Amino acid sequence: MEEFDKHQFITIYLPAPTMDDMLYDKKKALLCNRGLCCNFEMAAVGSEKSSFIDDLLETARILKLSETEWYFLEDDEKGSISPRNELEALGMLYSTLSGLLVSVDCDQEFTSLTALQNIVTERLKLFASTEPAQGRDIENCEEVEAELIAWAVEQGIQSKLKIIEFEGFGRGGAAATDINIGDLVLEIPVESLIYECTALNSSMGAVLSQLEGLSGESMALLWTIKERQAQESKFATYFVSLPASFNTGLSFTMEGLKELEGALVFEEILQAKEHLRRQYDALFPALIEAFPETFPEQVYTWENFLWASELWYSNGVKVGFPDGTFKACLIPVAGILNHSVYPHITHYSRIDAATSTLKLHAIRPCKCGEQCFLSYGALSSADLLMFYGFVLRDDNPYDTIPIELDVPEPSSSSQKSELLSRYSITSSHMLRATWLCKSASTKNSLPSRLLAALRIIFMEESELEIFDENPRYRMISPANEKAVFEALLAIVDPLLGPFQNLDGHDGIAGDVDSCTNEDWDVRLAIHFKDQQRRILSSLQRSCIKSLHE
Ligand SMILES: C[S@@+](CC[C@H](N)C(=O)[O-])C[C@H]1O[C@@H](n2cnc3c(N)ncnc32)[C@H](O)[C@@H]1O
Repeated sequence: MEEFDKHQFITIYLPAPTMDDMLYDKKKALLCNRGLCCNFEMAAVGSEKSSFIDDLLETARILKLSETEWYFLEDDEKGSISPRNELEALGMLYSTLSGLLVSVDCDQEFTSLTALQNIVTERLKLFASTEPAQGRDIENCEEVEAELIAWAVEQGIQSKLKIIEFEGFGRGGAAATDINIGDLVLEIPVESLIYECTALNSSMGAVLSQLEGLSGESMALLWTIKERQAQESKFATYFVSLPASFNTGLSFTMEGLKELEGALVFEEILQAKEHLRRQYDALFPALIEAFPETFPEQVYTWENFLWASELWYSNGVKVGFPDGTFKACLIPVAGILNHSVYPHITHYSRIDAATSTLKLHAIRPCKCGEQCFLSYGALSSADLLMFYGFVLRDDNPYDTIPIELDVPEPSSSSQKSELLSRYSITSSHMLRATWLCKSASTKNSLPSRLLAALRIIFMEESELEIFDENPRYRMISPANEKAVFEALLAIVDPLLGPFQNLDGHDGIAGDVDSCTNEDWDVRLAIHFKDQQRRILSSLQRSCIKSLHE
């Protein structure tokens, strides 16, 4: 170890935005406006570690922003931006500090960096859902699941998970031992993944490869339908472990759909069902007639096609391969992991070229016996309902409502055009529940980028000449403000319509308790509607309040 100089500084570099980042300019501007940089110097002795971590975290949050998070971020918001962002930012700090810890050669630096890392670890431990019923173990592993685990061991799959039934989640993965940050939770050899190469290397491969215009994903789907029936398949145990039916949006009955009538997701489900049917009709019976041995008629039924499509919808994951491509894969054992906004595993990442395995590491600790969650992505409730057939019990922080504004065409002479371009006003905007806004400076918790756009759109000629301030946090005139909130209300009211009870009250829509198991889609639709109504009602209240101020 080097001799220690008590005036020594430790430099910590966070990875600055790079040009290939779609948000490069926005992140640079935010860092600059907030007086933040990516290089930090900390006195090795005597510095206050917790506030130093706060400074690092503020930068890391900006570096990890997504487009949607950027849109909603207000100038005075300094804390956690979203669970996704916070976890990514803390993960960035943890891995940066881990990298430094292996390279320092001075005891004092090592001690200081370890103290910093311990604070990050504590914050990651605190990062958890407030959902009370999460991870309740109600039943031990059944025979089918025990066989899946034994099969996985034979395939060389390494796992720190056991399969358990969790109330409200179906089966899930529970930590078989205490899992710490950075631990390898699952390691799966590439040969145990199911993807286009699995299909191409099978006995169907020769036929599949000569079918023009068939995507790799479709090849894998067609292979799945047949392989599921093959008792001698290497994946037979995996297929036996899968549910006999999936309850995604594709399986919604007329009763379930009726509950969603008028909502955007209703159209999306109808379109997805029609698209899938068209896909099936384009392939069958043509393939059965052309290649009866490869595509037996009794196997390639619409029901089996639908089952396989729902399997890929709800279990398929994009994985990066060493050749730089991303391919949709089914991942035995990992497919048992349920989704959470507060996940333990966030990235499937890439196949490790050195080991030819897919490695899933924990980004936060998971105690032995607790449910280990995966993030399926920052998905809205509509996407969760459609592709996975569930909605979150708690509010979903990723529920946003896209809206389009009528922005005047640019004309070189107009002052309004000049203002629209100065403030980068576009027609695409978003709304979300007002309770997600933590800013004190926005008008009734509505997104200031949206308010700025509407304020400029509704500006009168006379106002254009006198107004010269950023309209995000400043009203232009009482008349303009009235026009803005009337326009917003005219957007929100029709969206709320399909979710409102006949009596117009805010309570639960419909009677969930009277639903049976067969009514899973009706129950799901009622929960979905209830959540959407709460979000839209919060926006409606905010507009009305603003109009009366
Ligand atoms: C990849 S599988 C996970 C394993 C699944 N629970 C099982 O029993 O096979 C995805 C499915 O799990 C269920 N699921 C995942 N996350 C959930 C959650 N947070 N709440 C309720 N159900 C969930 C949904 O049925 C979803 O379609």
